[in-house]
Amino acid sequence: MTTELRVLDPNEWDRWFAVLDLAFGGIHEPPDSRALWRDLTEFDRSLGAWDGDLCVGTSGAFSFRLTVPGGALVPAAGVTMVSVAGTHRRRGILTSMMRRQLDDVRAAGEPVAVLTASEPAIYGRFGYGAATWTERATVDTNRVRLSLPDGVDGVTLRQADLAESSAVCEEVYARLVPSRPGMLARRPGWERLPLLDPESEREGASPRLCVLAERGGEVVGFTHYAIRPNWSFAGADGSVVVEQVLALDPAAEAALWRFLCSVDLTSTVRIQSGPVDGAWRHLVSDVRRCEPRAREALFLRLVDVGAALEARTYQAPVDVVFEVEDAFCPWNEGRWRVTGDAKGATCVRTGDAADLALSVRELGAAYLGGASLVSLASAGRVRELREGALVEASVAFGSPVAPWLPHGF
Ligand SMILES: CC(=O)SCCNC(=O)CCNC(=O)[C@H](O)C(C)(C)COP(=O)(O)OP(=O)(O)OC[C@H]1O[C@@H](n2cnc3c(N)ncnc32)[C@H](O)[C@@H]1OP(=O)(O)O
Repeated sequence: MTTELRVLDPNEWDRWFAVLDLAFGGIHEPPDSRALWRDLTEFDRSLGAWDGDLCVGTSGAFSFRLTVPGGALVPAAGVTMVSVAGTHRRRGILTSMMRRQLDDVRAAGEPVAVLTASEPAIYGRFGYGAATWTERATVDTNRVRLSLPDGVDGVTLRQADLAESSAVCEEVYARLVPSRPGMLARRPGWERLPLLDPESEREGASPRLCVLAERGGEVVGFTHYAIRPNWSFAGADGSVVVEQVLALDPAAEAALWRFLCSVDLTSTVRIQSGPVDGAWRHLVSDVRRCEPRAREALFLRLVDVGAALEARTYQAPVDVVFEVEDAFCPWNEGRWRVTGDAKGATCVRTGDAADLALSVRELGAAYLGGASLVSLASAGRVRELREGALVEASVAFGSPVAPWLPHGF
């Protein structure tokens, strides 16, 4: 095959993006969404696969900073816009793009790469592990009651225009970034992302709405949501579709949930995406009736095992030697000693005997604290070579806050 990989020329973006559009079903992105993705495209980090004059493959990367346990922001390549033309699939084009991209990420000095996958089966072979989880739930507000913490009545709610409130919502988002592993510091331009609200994705719901939570004139939280009206012979039976609830303190969070659960003419609150440790679980009287269900969300790959493991802190003192297998990025292979605690860590190559053996994919799954090493070991994905090392490392790698990313990219 004569496919050539080359860095994207801005003049070729339309043809390049058309391949991506088609690979995702050929429902063209609306103009504002297209314009945003074009503006956000980092051309020097985007690759096209070309068969003569024909673009047959696309991939890109955003220069992100990712929160890791302990609160540090680590440079991370946000892998995106991956597609291969249907006429050229299963000939190794994706593999060649991943090869080139991971070499480039390494050269750029980014210790990790992250992505949200269209299908979870694609990226494990390239060393990505499922590192964060996202939760959905449906609250039957006719049956489920909320028990609210003190201070809720001190929070004022205000309906706000989505675009006009963008800056204050971004401020809330930015203040929350260090507090939750998996969140990404948004660079200029990304504030337009929450404003994208294509009609094709609304499924009968209203345009996206915004309510701000304020205390003493300061915005302390917000929700982005929509109303999906429904009328039957028996009356109103609408839903509140919750895109996001982000708040700086428990009273603000509870005030927003109280609002969402009491919108007139609705009887259901559909939570579209939240962390698996979301506050709402403890506010509701009957969590089982809300049928929470989780799935993997952000996949993470350690591109530089040493730098990545040094960048985070550890829940408990740890001194453990990993034997890492990494066929796709062999520079990571071998034994690494991680020594650290809640203040900091070192991670160096060692000739000492290994305590735990695993592949880089499992290390990626455990890196933000989203999957425990004990749990991965129970599936045979981590092998304990020194008794006691598994629990020691598993506790240390945990995170008191479940990793989560409130948006895709
Ligand atoms: C971060 C993001 O942007 S995620 C978006 C990914 N893109 C899409 O889902 C759009 C629709 N799909 C596509 O464009 C393509 O099918 C791709 C990009 C998923 C795969 O591209 P291809 O060039 O066909 O992949 P390639 O030939 O390199 O396959 C490599 C291996 O992955 C496997 N593979 C590829 N796609 C899939 C898949 N969807 N599910 C399971 N395995 C897959 C192949 O079978 C092959 O396995 P092997 O090494 O054991 O033979």
